[in-house]
Amino acid sequence: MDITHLVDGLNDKQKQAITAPLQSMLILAGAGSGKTRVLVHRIAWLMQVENLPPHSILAVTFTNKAAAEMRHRVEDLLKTSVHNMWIGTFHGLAHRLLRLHYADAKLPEGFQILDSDDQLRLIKRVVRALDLDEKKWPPKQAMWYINGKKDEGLRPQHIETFGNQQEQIFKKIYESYQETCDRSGLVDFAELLLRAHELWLNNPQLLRHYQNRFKNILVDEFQDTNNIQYAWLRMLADGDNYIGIVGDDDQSIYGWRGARVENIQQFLTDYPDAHTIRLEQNYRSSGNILNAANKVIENNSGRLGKSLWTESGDGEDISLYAAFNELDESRFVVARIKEWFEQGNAYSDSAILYRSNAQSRVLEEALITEKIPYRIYGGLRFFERQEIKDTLAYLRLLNNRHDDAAFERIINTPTRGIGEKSISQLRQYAKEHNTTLWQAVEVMLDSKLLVGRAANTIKSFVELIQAMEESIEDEVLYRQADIVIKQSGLFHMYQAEKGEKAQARIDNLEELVTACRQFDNNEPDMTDLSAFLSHAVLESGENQADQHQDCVQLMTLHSAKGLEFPLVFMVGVEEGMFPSLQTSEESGRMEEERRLCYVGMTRAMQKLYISYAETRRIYGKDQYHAPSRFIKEIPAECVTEIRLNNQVSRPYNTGRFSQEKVTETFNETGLELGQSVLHHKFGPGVITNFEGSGEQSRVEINFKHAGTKLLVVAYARLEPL
Ligand SMILES: Nc1ncnc2c1ncn2[C@@H]1O[C@H](COP(=O)(O)OP(=O)(O)OP(=O)(O)O)[C@@H](O)[C@H]1O
Ligand SMILES: [Mg+2]
Repeated sequence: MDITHLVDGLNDKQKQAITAPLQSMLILAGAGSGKTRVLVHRIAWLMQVENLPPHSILAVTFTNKAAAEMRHRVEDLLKTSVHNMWIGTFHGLAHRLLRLHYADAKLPEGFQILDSDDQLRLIKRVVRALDLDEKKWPPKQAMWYINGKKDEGLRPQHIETFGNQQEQIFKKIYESYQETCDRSGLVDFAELLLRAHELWLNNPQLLRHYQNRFKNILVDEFQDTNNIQYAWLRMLADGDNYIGIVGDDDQSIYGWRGARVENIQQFLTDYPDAHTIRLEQNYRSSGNILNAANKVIENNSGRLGKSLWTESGDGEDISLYAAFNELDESRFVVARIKEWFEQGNAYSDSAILYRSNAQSRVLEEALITEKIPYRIYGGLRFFERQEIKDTLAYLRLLNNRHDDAAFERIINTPTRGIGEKSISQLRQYAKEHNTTLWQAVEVMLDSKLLVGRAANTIKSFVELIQAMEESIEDEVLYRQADIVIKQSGLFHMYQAEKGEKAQARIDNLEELVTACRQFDNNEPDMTDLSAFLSHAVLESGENQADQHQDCVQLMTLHSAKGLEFPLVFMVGVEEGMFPSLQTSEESGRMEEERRLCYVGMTRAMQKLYISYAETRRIYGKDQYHAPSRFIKEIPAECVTEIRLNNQVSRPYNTGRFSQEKVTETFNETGLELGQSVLHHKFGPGVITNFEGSGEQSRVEINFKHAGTKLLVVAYARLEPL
């Protein structure tokens, strides 16, 4: 039996972990040290050398994609299929267990999973059925409460409210929601974990069966497990079997969702015989990148402490780009990607990482302009996001009352008590009389085909649209968007939801206003609103590269965990963006943001660009941000600062890096930032930005009377003033 390929080329520590006798262990190591790789090889070793059959191994990963990749890599090493090995996420594995033992778990055979949107809708119904005021008891908050309790393993009867009224009401909602779920055979995500835990708790024989079956349990990204997940593992790995966990305390980035990095220490207490192995050689990143990341993370306290080194040379410096604004930043990033591609590299070897989803919009537009294929990893493209589509639907209906799709989308969003029954009456009428839904509304209201409450609610919807039309009539495009977002109630609705996801939605709505402000209408025969709506439709759907196409990868820093790319851009590295505005020192969130920065930097293999914008337009307003504190934590010798020619003075110049390290590039237009120019149609203005290169060069000009416009230099016929 040839087993050399299982350890070939690996270092001693890695080999030690892979070839260890059957035992529990902890592999604690920094980013890029081969933790995931060791885990894969360990599985192959267990099968080939220890003769464990595939069904006796359980492997837990953080995403479904990571699970698929792990299976694939094990099969590659063993040259055989391991389809009956359990490899999956905690949720995936819990689901599998519950399907197999639905009766013991007290679930009906055909139980269904509720995704978070469905869950929220159900909670809303419950809140209403309990006669509670939705404003006072926002369903979204109730959802966070319920999921939080489930993650802690708590059922309503375990919750002690100590006379706290708020807690009592949330508890009541939890109770009533759970009854509804149980009656209808519905299981939400948090319930999957809790049920799977209770399944074993209440069925010791079944637990014993699985303890005997799974001789070895292996867990990747252990630092981001929460209470119930650890409790579940702890129960399973409490027999004549072993558990190996792999993690990095410096990469714990889901504390805001209940993950507990303390579980690593807890593990050492619970498994005193576990062997700890530290891997210290990094194989992913070049020296400068690694040193910089190490230095940044050193600013955190209470670390378990690791030192990482690499054999590969220093490599290229990290490039730091101080962009004039977010448009300049995207233009810069896209130009670098273009160069990279032209040098014979693949687009898919490059990634752009940002703190929040709303930041993708400007980048997407810059990529589309340059016809570069891209994919948003683990999320929707900007114009496909729910809140954006909601707002666009209002704008579409205002633009054209006969847009039935838009009508259907918003007739009851935010909820205004228009029931499904009334809507289907409208549909029926429209179908029979061959009219649009809006026409159906008008006729049915006029001829009293709708009466009572239904008539009233629909009438107030019509009035809302009419009022909005009046409000936006003489306004510029971005004000129109702003008014619609507010007057429709969408802003308020998302604001009331609370939580990280709701905040992302608000960010996106604000970004939509910015998009309108930057929009340049090149269709003289169309109003700005119609032109913008067409632009939005064209930008959604069409350009998303398919799975196999070579394309640039866009994602949040959170979704980049575990991945690696030769070329990485971290954008928007500014105070208020990253660390984000909501971060405070006290709550420990700042340290979590710093870990996120460490995760981001250590995704880069060959080249890392970090950029920040001195002004950033947020909700149509220019905001001035200082460079992130994380930039200042990077040692100067690892960084080269890149500047534009003709750059006007920089209010927030970091002043960190020596002048010799500044390279100069760009700008062949002969124009300068800050220069005053005259346009034959728009009059006088000041140049605020450049975009693109060669024939495509464009300038952003802030005109005295005509607002901000983006113009192609070749056609703009600008006269210097
Ligand atoms: N001994 C080795 N020789 C060469 N390359 C290696 C070796 N060990 C790991 N690698 C490579 O280094 C890179 C990082 O490995 P891996 O993804 O397993 O690290 P990790 O510790 O899991 O990182 P993260 O903390 O980001 O999840 C991968 O490309 C992997 O193939
Ligand atoms: Mg890994």
